[in-house]
Amino acid sequence: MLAVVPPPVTVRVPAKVNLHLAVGDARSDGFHELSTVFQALSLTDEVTVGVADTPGVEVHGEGASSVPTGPSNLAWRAVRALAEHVGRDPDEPKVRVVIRKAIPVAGGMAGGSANAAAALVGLAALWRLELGRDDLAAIAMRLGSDVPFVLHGGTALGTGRGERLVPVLSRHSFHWVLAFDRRGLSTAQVYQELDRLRADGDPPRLGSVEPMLEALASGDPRQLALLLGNDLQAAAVSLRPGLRRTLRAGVSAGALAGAVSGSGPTCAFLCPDHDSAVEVATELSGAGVCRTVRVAHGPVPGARVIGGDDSPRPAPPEVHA
Ligand SMILES: C[C@@](CO)(OP(=O)(O)O)[C@H](O)COP(=O)(O)OP(=O)(O)OC[C@H]1O[C@@H](n2ccc(N)nc2=O)[C@H](O)[C@@H]1O
Ligand SMILES: Nc1ncnc2c1ncn2[C@@H]1O[C@H](COP(=O)(O)OP(=O)(O)O)[C@@H](O)[C@H]1O
Repeated sequence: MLAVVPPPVTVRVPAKVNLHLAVGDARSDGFHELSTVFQALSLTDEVTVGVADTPGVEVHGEGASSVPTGPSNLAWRAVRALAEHVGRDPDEPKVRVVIRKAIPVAGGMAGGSANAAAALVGLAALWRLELGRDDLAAIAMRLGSDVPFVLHGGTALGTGRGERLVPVLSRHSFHWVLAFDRRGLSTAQVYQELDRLRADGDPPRLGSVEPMLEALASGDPRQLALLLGNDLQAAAVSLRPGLRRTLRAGVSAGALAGAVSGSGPTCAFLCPDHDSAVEVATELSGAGVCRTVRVAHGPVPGARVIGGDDSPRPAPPEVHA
């Protein structure tokens, strides 16, 4: 009898922005203790997982040429971790992973983490595993600090190294403009640069997260804009001084506020509504301060199966600089 080959599974997974990123001192394991508010955005990657004779990863789209396709690919590491978890041969998982990227690589928007989260959800569906979200979350946190959040989605408070999550009430949608830089930044180097800046002086640190949680519950983008903050921003700007100009240009173009997203170099600008976000994106793309501009909204759900290969794939609105 012929074995039935299950159809490939496609998963859509969001990028994230940190609305509040308070970084504590380095711990003995090298990670920094965080208090961060994540929001999942409508800028998404798609990851298809299918049974294959030639296992491996292929990557298409935004920044594809700088993403490894070997064993260090985060989606492939997720496939191996899940295979091991359920007792299948992690060296021969017999699956092919196709990644279509829209999230900038090494952009501070958790693109690699998103691909890992999507691969977990896709493979669990392909293999019809009886695993709950908690099982997947336990594997996710071993793959990277941001992986649990992009699996979860929405808006959440992250503590520990960012992997311990509590959902946060967020009323209404918020509208964002994202400015992609020409090259990425290494997350580890940005944390190191913050340690260096703190050893040399005492750069200001973010205060309590409570006012941010209140602003999210109110749903008022103007209140939220006053509170956007990121302790890694000074380090990202120190490594990439041109970001100062990008941040100024977004606010001059009409954004309520702007901040570096995570470890950067992507800059995220909060706008009052969708129409103003399109206007800000258009003006920013003409200012010559970044490579590409995108419009997005949040919060959106975490990694979700979207069906077979022929299901519709809305492209994110795009403005090229
Ligand atoms: C800065 C943040 C903010 O959400 O996001 P990105 O800007 O990378 O998207 C995260 O903390 C990044 O999370 P993620 O990209 O998953 O990092 P990991 O792979 O876990 O760690 C990469 C490196 O970053 C540093 N790191 C990461 C998390 C943390 N709490 N403290 C750290 O010092 C460590 O040097 C670690 O070796
Ligand atoms: N599937 C993947 N997608 C993107 N980057 C990946 C992937 N797998 C491994 N990487 C590597 O992970 C690093 C961090 O990428 P990414 O997660 O996009 O950035 P960030 O941590 O700034 O959000 C990059 O140097 C990239 O080469």
